[in-house]
Amino acid sequence: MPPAVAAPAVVVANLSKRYGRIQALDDVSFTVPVGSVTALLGLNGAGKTTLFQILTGLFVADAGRVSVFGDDIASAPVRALEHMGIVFQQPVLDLDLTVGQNLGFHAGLHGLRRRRAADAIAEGLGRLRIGDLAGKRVRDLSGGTRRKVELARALVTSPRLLLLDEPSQGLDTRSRADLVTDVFALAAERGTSVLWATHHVAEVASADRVVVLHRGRVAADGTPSGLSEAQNVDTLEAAFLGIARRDAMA
Ligand SMILES: Nc1ncnc2c1ncn2[C@@H]1O[C@H](COP(=O)(O)OP(=O)(O)OP(=O)(O)O)[C@@H](O)[C@H]1O
Repeated sequence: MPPAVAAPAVVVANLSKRYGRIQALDDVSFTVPVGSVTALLGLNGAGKTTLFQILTGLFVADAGRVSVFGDDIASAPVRALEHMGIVFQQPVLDLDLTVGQNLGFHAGLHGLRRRRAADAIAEGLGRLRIGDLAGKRVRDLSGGTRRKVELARALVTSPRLLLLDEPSQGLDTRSRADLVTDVFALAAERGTSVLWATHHVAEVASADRVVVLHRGRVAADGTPSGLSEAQNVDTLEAAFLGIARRDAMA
């Protein structure tokens, strides 16, 4: 018998979603290999958030399917969601609670026992160099530090898959660079699979794979160097703009 092949971290197969007349996703298919950092690059309105809403079970697709480590989001949502840590585009922290209370609440929702939750929270905050902020109210933190707390929150459950929906929204250059360093280090050290939606190409220039979403369709899928070579340009940024321009004229 051939050896069992591990399921990819994410399989998106022929996914479509329409809002009235707007076709937000149109037959979208791609995979996120286990242990990879996969970027989902798209300009405003490309369909990234819609895709994340389906991936996280908030919206139901009109057609197609999504599985996470082999668990189908429609038929086995609890198991599929258990694998994920999510940083949403919009902040989800309670500003009037402390960092520790926010993370503790999240751990409780996921059924972590007190001891394990305390260890996971300390580990996550320490990894992001904000271990001394557990007792601080979120309202008193800078935007960059709040985003670190959002990331630490997503890590509390030790997810095998990290979903990042434009996580650097509103951050300055330094905070954005810190976020990029932290996520890539995490993926390398823990083997965490990452799907990172953004329109800031520089953030994901070192990604293992890049899926370009344009007007709800997959316009390109490959390695950063493969995409640049195919477009006959030197950088991922130039390749992305070339693909977006080409598809806008099609
Ligand atoms: N709830 C909704 N009702 C109607 N149209 C919507 C809704 N949500 C998104 N859309 C439309 O669907 C398309 C895809 O939007 P979506 O927010 O998924 O893209 P995006 O790539 O995340 O964009 P951005 O980078 O601006 O957040 C856009 O044309 C948008 O206007």
